[in-house]
Amino acid sequence: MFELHAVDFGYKAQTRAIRNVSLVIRPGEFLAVAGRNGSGKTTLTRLLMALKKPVSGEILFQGKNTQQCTPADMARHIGYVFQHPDRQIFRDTVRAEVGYGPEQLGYTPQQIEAYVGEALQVTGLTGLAATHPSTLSRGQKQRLAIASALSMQPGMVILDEPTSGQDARERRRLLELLSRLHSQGKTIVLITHDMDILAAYAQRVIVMAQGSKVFDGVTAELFADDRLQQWGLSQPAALTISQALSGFGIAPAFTVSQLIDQLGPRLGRN
Ligand SMILES: Nc1ncnc2c1ncn2[C@@H]1O[C@H](COP(=O)(O)OP(=O)(O)OP(=O)(O)O)[C@@H](O)[C@H]1O
Repeated sequence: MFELHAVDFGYKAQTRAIRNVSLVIRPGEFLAVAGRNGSGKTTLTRLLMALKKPVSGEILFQGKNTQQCTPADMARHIGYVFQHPDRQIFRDTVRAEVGYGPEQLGYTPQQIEAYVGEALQVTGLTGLAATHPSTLSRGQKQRLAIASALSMQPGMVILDEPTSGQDARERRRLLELLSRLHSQGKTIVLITHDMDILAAYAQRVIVMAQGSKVFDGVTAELFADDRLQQWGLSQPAALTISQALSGFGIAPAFTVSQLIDQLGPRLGRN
């Protein structure tokens, strides 16, 4: 889907926010992007959306160099959910907000109605369609931003820290939604600091440090890497607990459900 070749980018002439990054994003992947604050994660996704253009190197989207693409071209294929959903919400009702994207793309009124209805339904917002977005909770606003992205029928969704500031219930709901979208074939790129989310959902992880890609691999390899702390990351809680219980015959578990699967039978549960 995407190929990045030796991409460099700087907001200012002398400094580099992205340094020599090469990577491939394949259709249908669930890819997480992690790293310290300021390591270049958001900038990388802005480059994917053609909101910024490489200073050197190239980005190919479905074989086409994004130097020739506008953000509007990319929005036909990729839904982008910003870190602060408030900043991308500006219409008077939830339904109108979700309809904005497909209207801009020139879909027919029947198509718009169908796409908006489906996006509201998938995100659990149908009952709030006539509500003013300003009255929604943070989690609902985040789902509204996702619905607005989905109504444009993208093959890929990029989300920047979508679970930050949400309560446990909203967080779980959002992650179940992402999981469902992934199982329906959408490519998901998720920026997250949360190692439990990363362990449970991502198939592959990219770690950024000072603008460079310093790791690209599966989660099990990431958590076994000695440089984890150096990159500002930690193990998921389930792994720490399972390692502490290794003397009791518990194998390393990356997610809470893997840990429960091992502990359950020992505690007399199935
Ligand atoms: N609009 C901007 N103008 C100038 N410099 C910027 C701008 N946005 C980001 N930067 C700088 O680019 C570098 C990478 O920032 P970026 O926001 O991509 O990092 P990040 O990993 O997404 O951080 P966070 O986790 O805090 O969102 C940082 O040094 C940051 O200060």
